[in-house]
Amino acid sequence: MTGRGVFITGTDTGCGKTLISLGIMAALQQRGYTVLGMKPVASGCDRDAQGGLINADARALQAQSSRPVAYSTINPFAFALPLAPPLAAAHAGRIIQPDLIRTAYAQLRNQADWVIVEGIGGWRVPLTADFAVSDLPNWLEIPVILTVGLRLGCVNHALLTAERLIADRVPLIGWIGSSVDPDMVAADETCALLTELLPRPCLGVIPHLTAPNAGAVAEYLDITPLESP
Ligand SMILES: Nc1ncnc2c1ncn2[C@@H]1O[C@H](COP(=O)(O)OP(=O)(O)OP(=O)(O)O)[C@@H](O)[C@H]1O
Ligand SMILES: C[C@H](N)[C@H](N)CCCCCC(=O)O
Ligand SMILES: [Mg+2]
Repeated sequence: MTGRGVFITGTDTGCGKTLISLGIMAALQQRGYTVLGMKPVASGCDRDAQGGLINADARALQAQSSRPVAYSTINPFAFALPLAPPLAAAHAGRIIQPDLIRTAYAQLRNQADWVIVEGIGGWRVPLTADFAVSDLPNWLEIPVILTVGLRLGCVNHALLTAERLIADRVPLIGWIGSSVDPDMVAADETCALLTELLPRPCLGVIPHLTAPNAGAVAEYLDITPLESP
C-alpha cells in the first residue's frame, strides 16, 4: 500500500489546522479510505505517565487515525515548550532532522490510503537554520491545503501565504475557512472576497461550532479535489 499525502498549513497558529485536519480525515474515512494523521513537529507538550512528551494535536490526529500507530511515528519531534520550533528544540538540546520526518512519513504512507500532515504555526515558521515548514511539502512530495482562521486580518494573511506557496512552487489544492472568532463581522462577505482573490478553490467554510469535532467539520467539506489525480 502506498498512500497519498496532504499537508495542512494555515494563516497562523490557532487558525484551525488541527480541527480541519481531523475533519478531512473523517471525510475521507466516510468514503471508505484508511487515513492516518501526522504532526511532524510539535511544540507545547505534556508528559504522559511514562514521562514521554505528548502534544494534544498529535494525540487527536492519532485518535482519529484508522489504525493504531506509534505516537513517535505520528509526532517524531515533540518539544515541551510552546515556542517557535528552533527555540523549543534548542531548549531541549535537540535539532530537528528533516530526514527523520521523511522516514516517519514513509512508514505512515505504507499503511494507509491517505496521510494528513499538519504543519506547525504558519507557512514561514523555521524548523532549523536552513529548513522551514514551507520546505516540508516538497520534501515529502505532497500538495497543500491552506487553512484560513476567519478573523479580522485573515485576508492579508491568506493572500500573503498563498502568494508565497505559489512562489515556493508548491501545489495548492485549495483553501478552507474556519470561524475561530464567533463574533466576526461580515464573515460571509470575507469568505466571498477570499474566494475571489485566492488562486485556488474553497473546499469549505466551517461555521463557529459550539462542540467542534471531526464529524461535524466533515459535513462542511468538499474533498472531491483531493481525490482527483
Ligand atoms: N469552526 C470552529 N468553531 C469553533 N471552534 C473552532 C473552530 N475552528 C477552530 N476552533 C477552535 O480554535 C482553536 C484553534 O484551532 P486549532 O487548534 O485547530 O488551530 P491550529 O491551527 O491547529 O493551532 P496550532 O497552531 O496550535 O496547531 C481550537 O480550540 C479549536 O477548537
Ligand atoms: C505553541 C503553538 N500552539 C504552536 N504549536 C507553535 C507555533 C509556533 C509559531 C512560531 C511563530 O510564527 O512565531
Ligand atoms: Mg494544531
